[in-house]
Amino acid sequence: MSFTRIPMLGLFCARIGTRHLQGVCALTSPVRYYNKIYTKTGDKGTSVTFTGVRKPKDNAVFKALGTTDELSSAIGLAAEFCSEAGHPMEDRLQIIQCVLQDVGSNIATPLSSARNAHLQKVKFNHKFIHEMESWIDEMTEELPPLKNFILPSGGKSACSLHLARSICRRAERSMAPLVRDEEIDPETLKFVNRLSDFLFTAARYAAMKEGKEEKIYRRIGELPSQDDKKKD
Ligand SMILES: Nc1ncnc2c1ncn2[C@@H]1O[C@H](COP(=O)(O)OP(=O)(O)OP(=O)(O)O)[C@@H](O)[C@H]1O
Repeated sequence: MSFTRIPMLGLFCARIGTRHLQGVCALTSPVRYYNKIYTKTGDKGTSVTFTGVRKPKDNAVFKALGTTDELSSAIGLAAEFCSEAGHPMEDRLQIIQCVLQDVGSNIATPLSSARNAHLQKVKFNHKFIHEMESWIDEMTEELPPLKNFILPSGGKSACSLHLARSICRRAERSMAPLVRDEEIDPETLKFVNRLSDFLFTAARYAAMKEGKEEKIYRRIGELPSQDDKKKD
């Protein structure tokens, strides 16, 4: 494998994909080419931001970066389940993964150490949030109204979307301190907040399309007990 290797930025570019390679990395110099995926520079528990600042890996920046990465993986898995079940949701989920890469670029570029050249490369395009809202509205129109608290359920596509939704909320929590400290664009936080709504709606939509039952919350005393079941 051959990829663009940027000193100080680490493998972030290679890992976050071609959009970033074309955007951020192509204009960063000096550029060298390596064949190895590892540099060993992170072996002592620190890594670098796109702005070249070395921080511990448990710093808020890498926590948020890692959580958005985890979220994208969960969405990828959900997209596979959706595709197997024949839902036309795969393309949208892939677009969302691309936008998440842009969110990652923004997180990797803390404003306190960013120069103008960095900022231009990682500027977050918030217009996509409106498009995602229209996707939510479109699905909601087809869904039966929500009358009960739904448990994550309704088939593999739905459950994987619920899992992605819950990781999305963790990503939101991990990004909140960075927004509060004015280190990242607040629109990225708005995006992940809306994304959890999208994932919730998409989960319900997938369950409906597959004809799978969404389980609802009941107080423990209202559930049939094992003894009741035996009597039946
Ligand atoms: N544990 C982590 N969680 C989240 N983000 C990380 C983590 N480790 C590194 N990063 C970020 O992802 C980028 C790519 O990760 P990579 O594993 O290449 O970094 P590294 O550990 O510093 O270097 P190397 O793995 O080559 O020793 C880093 O430049 C950093 O921005």
